[in-house]
Amino acid sequence: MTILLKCLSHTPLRGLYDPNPETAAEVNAVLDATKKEVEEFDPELIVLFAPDHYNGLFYDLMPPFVVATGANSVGDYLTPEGKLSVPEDLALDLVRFVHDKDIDVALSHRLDVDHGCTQILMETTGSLTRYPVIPIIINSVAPPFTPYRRIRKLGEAVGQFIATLNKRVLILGSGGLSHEPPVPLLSGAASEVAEFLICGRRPTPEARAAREARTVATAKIFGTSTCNLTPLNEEWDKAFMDLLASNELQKVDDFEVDVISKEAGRSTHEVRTWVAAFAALAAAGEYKARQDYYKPINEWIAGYGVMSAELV
Ligand SMILES: O=C(O)CCc1cccc(O)c1O
Ligand SMILES: [Fe+2]
Repeated sequence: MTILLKCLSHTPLRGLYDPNPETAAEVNAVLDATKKEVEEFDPELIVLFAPDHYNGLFYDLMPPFVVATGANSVGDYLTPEGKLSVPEDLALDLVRFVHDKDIDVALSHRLDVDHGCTQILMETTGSLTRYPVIPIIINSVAPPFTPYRRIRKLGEAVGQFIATLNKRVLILGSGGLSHEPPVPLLSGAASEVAEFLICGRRPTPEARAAREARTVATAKIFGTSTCNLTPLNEEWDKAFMDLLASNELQKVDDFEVDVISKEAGRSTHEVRTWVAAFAALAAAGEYKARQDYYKPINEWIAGYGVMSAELV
């Protein structure tokens, strides 16, 4: 077994509303290098921890964790539509293994996935289908959330499964770091908004376009005094990346959901995917990590970071 880990922020605004050309070029260079590294590693399997943003999962049935044994990209923002190459039998083996380690996960044989899952696949592999991929969706956007210690345990169990495989495995974590995009909350929502959050699958093209236009409109004012969303938090992001790099993963057990939401923004919880990814790697052995990039980018509504890690 050989493992390569990559954790990347995602932002559907990349290509739709970009920062200054120097920053965009820096990120392009980091992502090009990441893709090259993945190509050289030549994974036989990708295990992808990702969030969903009310495209596949809604409050009519909102699971903490879902393993997809089949997945379909909805094609939101600039991502392509279509099936992912999910190895069904291996994904089922993973579900059985993880259950046996006392971690209950939901299962979907046909899960709709969004940019949270697909942007990182496109950026690191250039395609939705190039390599077999098992998506594991961690609820990071629709509160209430399971505690961070459960995410660490989930990652640990998945890592123990990976360690039983005689394969080169790429572990991906997608999302974060600090950010608060204009995603509605169910609590206190107007009735049409609540209806969408509970059961808004497969919106009309017009509804999707309106949602994407709202995100771009917010990006144009994000970080200014006219925007009432929680600003990016560079200090929080750096401390989080330092925690991951210094092999102190168990410290996430003290993370408090509401405190993080207030300090760094409600969607910062997408870092749960990074916690799971690093916990999976740590379960396979001692690791060394590298921070490839970080910049708070208001135009993208993202504390934008990239980290890599491998076993020592
Ligand atoms: O849910 C949506 O439509 C917008 C999501 C979104 C916006 C900005 C940065 C992100 O990382 C992100 O996920
Ligand atoms: Fe997101």
